[in-house]
Parts: sequence; C-alpha cells; structure tokens
Amino acid sequence: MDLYSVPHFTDGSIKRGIKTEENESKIHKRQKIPEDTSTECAGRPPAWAQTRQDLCETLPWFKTYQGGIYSSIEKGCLGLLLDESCGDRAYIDEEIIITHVSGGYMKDDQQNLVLKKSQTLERGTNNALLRSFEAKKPFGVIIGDKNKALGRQLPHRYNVMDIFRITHMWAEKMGEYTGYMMRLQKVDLASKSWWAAKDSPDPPIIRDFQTRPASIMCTSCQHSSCIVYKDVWMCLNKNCQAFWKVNGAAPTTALEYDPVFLSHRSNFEEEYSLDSEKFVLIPPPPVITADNLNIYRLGVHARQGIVCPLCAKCVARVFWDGWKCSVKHHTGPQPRSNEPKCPFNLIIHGPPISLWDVVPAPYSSPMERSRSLDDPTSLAPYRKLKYSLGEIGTITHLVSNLAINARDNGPDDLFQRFQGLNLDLRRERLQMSPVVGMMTGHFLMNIGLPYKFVVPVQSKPFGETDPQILLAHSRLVWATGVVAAESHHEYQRPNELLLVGYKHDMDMGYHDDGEFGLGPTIATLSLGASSTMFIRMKGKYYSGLQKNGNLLKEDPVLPGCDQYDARKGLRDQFRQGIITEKQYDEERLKILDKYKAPPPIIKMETHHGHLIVMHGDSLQKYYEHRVEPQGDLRFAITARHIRENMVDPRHLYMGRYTLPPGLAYNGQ
Ligand SMILES: O=C(O)CCC(=O)C(=O)O
Ligand SMILES: [Fe+2]
Repeated sequence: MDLYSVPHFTDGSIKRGIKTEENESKIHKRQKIPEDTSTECAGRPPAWAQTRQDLCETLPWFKTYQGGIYSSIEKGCLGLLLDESCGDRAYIDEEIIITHVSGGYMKDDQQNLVLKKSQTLERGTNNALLRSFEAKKPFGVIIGDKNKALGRQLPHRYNVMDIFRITHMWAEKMGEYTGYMMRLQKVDLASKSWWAAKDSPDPPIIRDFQTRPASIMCTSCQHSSCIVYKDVWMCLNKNCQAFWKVNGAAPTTALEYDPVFLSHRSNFEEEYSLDSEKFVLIPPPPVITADNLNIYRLGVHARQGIVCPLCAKCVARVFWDGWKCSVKHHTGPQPRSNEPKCPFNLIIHGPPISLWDVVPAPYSSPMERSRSLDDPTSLAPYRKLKYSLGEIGTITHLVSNLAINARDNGPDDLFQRFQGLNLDLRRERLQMSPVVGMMTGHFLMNIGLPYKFVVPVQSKPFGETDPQILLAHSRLVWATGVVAAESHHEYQRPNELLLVGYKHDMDMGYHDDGEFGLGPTIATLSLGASSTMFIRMKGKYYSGLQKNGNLLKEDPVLPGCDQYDARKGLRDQFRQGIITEKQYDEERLKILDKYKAPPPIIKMETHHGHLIVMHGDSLQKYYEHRVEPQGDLRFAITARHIRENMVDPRHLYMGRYTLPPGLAYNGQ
C-alpha cells in the first residue's frame, strides 16, 4: 500500500456520494480551471478599497485593522479577508475557498508562515468562525491583492468577493502543532463570480446538491471524518491517536484535494431565503433627508465611508462636508493608474447648528465665575487655572464665562460663523502608522506658515483666509502674550494656526506639538462641544527606558516619573563622580524593569470659549497631550510661533496679517 492509499476505513471502500445517472446527464460538470487560464478576472468587484481604513470605515461587516476576521459575540463571523497567506494548502476557485484559520502563525527566516502554537476554536475570532459554521451563518469575504491562491490579477488592493458560508471545518497537523482549515462556499450559485477567469463558462443552471463527499469512521476513535484529500483518508479528530496519520505516520508528500470535496455544492439559496436577517454585502448609498441630515453631517454617520455608486470604491469620509470619490489626499498612497477618475461627490449642506445642540446647558458652572479683579495673577474676566510642570513649563487654562462668550466677535459668534465658512477641513494621512494610509480621527486645516505637525498639512496664507479665522487667531495672540509676559519671556507672536474640527466620536490621540523651530508658547481656543484634555509625561521619560527596553542616554529624571527618588539619587551620584557611567547604567537597569504606559497628570475640562496655553521650551519634548471631545461639533484653533529663520523666505508672507483697527482681542 503506498502512502496515499486509504488505511483506516470501515468497509474497505471509499463511499462517494450518490450520483444518479439521471442527474449526471443534467449536470454541467464543473471545469477545473486550466493552469494557463488568462490571469484576468471576468468582472469587477461590487466594492473595493485602496486602503484598509477606507475598507473598514465603509463596510459595516469588516471593521478590523489588523487580522483577517471581523466578528461579534452575538453574530459570529461577519467578514473575512484573504490576503497575503491563507496557508500552504489554500485553494480558491470561483465558488469555493479553502483557507487556514488564522492566528498563531509567525513568519520564519524564509518568510514562510509557521504555526507557533496549536489553535483552539474555543475562544475569540476562531470561536466566532466555529459558531458561524454551526449556525450556517453567511458572511462577507474580501480578497487582497497579495493573495496568491486564486492566481489571478486582482484589480485593487482590497476587493469584496461575495457572501459565503463555511461548509467544513477540520483540524490538521501543521508542523509540530494542530491548526484548523475551513472550506467556504459562495451562497449565490446562480451568478457568475466576478473573480472567475475572463472568458470562462457561466455557472451551470442545474446543480447537483445530492453528491456529497463521503465520511469514514475511524477504527481508533469511532469518529467519522470526511474525505478531504485525493486518494488519502486520515482521521481528522485531533484527540485521536490516529489523527493526521497515513499508515501510522504523517503524510510526507503534497496533498491534493479530493475532486468531490471540491465540487460538491450545498443548496444555501433555499436555507438562505429563510434567514430573516439577510446579510447586506454592499451598504446602499445614504439617502439624506431633512430628518437625518445632521446624523450624516455631524453625527454617527459623519465618519462612515460610502461605496461609490459609480465606481464601487469605498470612499472614506475625508472631507468635512461630504464624500468626494477621486479627490487626492495630500499625502499617503496615491491612486494606481488603473483606478477610475470618478466624478462622484456627495456634499451635505445645512444650516448652522446652535451651540445649545452640542453643549450641555448651562455649560458654565458656578466654579467658572471670574475671580476678583484684585487678584494679582488674575486675567479677569477669565478664571485662570495654572499648572506647573516644574522647570519644564506651565499649562494655563483660561476659563471663560457666558459674558465673555457672548461678546461681539466672541466665541458664540465665531462658533456660528465658522459653520458657514468653507474651511476646507479634511482628514489627513498619518506619516507614521502601523497600518498603511491611516488617517487622523479629526479634520484639519493649516493657516499661516507651513507647519508639519504629526501629519503634513497644506497651509493657506493668513492673507487669503476669512476674517473670522483672524478674529479667532487674535484671541490666541492675546493669550500667548499674557502667558509669555507672566514668565518674562520674549514675546513671539504666533504666525501659524491649526484649525481642527471634530464630529461625533472623533478625538486626537496623544501627541506633542513640537517641531524643530517652534517657539515656546502654544495656545488653543475651544469652540462648541466640551472636551477633556489630558497631559502626561512621554513614556520613555516616565519609564527611564525606550520602548525596546534600552536605557535613555540622558535621563532628565522629571518630577513625577516612575521611581523618581531612586533615579534622582543615582543621577546625582553619577554627576558627582561617585559612580561611573557603567555603574550608573547597571544600577538603573536594576531598578527600571520595563517600559510603562505613563498615567495622565493633568486633566482639564475645556468648554466653549476656553483657552489653554502650553508654555515652555522643552514642554513638547517631555510631555504629550490628548483631547477627547464630548459632543458632535467642536472646533479647536491652535496658534504657534514658528521661528522665521526656519522657514523658506518665500513662505514668510504666509504668516503675516493685519487686523482692521479695533478688532485685535484685548482679553475681555
Ligand atoms: O482639540 C484641542 O483642544 C487641541 C488640539 C491639539 O492638540 C492640536 O491641534 O495639536
Ligand atoms: Fe496638540
């Protein structure tokens, strides 16, 4: 008996499914795709995306930025992405997918994916797959252009295939460990798959749903296992001593799938129409009415992408006022030459939102009443809350009140008028992100001198911007002025402004505003919804270690850092020459165990009209901040000074402007 014969079967023959002669004549036999088939696909995907974020923000059934499975506890698997590797025995044709269950794989030195621990179906996304399999639940499948199992040129980076169901899940031995495989079948067998080979025949009209792959009972464990492989049967019960063995040993030659295992079909159509909750593969374009306008403008749908009704691209909400299919980003992956130049735009206009729709009324608490004027440090009518970061600097929170906000050209007016301006706010691609092409979770626009920030943003000269922006900027000129004066610093008027817009559930994660050439004072004016700002020491200064566990070359030992007393003691001994550099490093390594996430040290509730001023030359070097708005519409206007000698002289004009007399803000 050669290695691929069938050793353990009950009655000495492999039972194939029953195929009547009558059926046989009707069945248009499925063609095995010839090796030399054109590598082009017959059609186009019903939705596609250029980046993972465009995909995940558009398809409600695939919202995972890493990994290939999106699932929910209640619904099981909702979406599957087949990208770079689906395993050595992956198989894809126009109706069937065979892939490994991901998870637990790592790349070896030759870049092959190797299973590093046995998989379980008891938890997490693998359990979701099992539940979907058992409940016969349909889900969406996407194929990425790194997938080689189909062997066809895919039109886009990510391509939605269709709705599938899992027909089989089984265990295999993968190297040392046990992993799972699954076979999926497309639910709709009537239509030709777009990824079928160009010029391939249409699918047969009459299907054979009777022929099934046979199962064989294992003589060791009495469990039946399906015939998956051609000319070979193995017990697929991972707990059996005969598991994955042919003649008592693991198979050593490549395994081919059994033709019946590949060609049999389940009649999902019938069962599927009974499924009350139909799986929606392509979300329909939004129908915007007077009633739901604000939900799409600012609310829960304001960050969602839409599938372009003209070219099927997943179009993320990049623009403040709507979706524009082919408008290029300033940065990030550019469209490929084969991508359509699509004219589709969906822009939403609406009347300004009242302040009271986005802030809890009354937002001004009794605590925020102005302090008495004879307070020597007062900035009345503002209430001043000042936080010290020791030698590094200060953070000043200027709390406004209803009277300040209501003055002419004050925060109430600005909030209302900003909504009517064409601010050209857009989400930008992050320069450094673990996932290619990730965009900010807020909209932004830069005015004045070009400033790079975390994301490169195009800048518009002050001279070309709306006077409302200049009025907001002039409040920040005042705020930076008073804080610089308090600390007896030479005043540097802000010449740059970053306007940030937040809608529902948008925020700004931890970052610093530092850039080479930036002045020490940075001020922000809040308009609209309230928000919380958190300040914390950067992780490496807090921990005394880099993320990779290496010691900091120069530890600033800032008050409040982890192990402050011990670290300060060691640094003092080193500075005084009591210990050598080597000893200093060794001793530090003994007390610093690992990089730790630093806790926030200041938390500020910033409401409409408030100003926050960060001041200190190295404040942005050692500390970072994060902002979490609480309502559906908020603007943050932040002004900085960029040292003019750091800027291309041809751009200097961009940072200059003059306000008409009487309009400069005076602190009232
Ligand atoms: O939204 C805010 O209040 C602050 C925004 C900010 O940190 C920034 O623009 O750098
Ligand atoms: Fe910032």
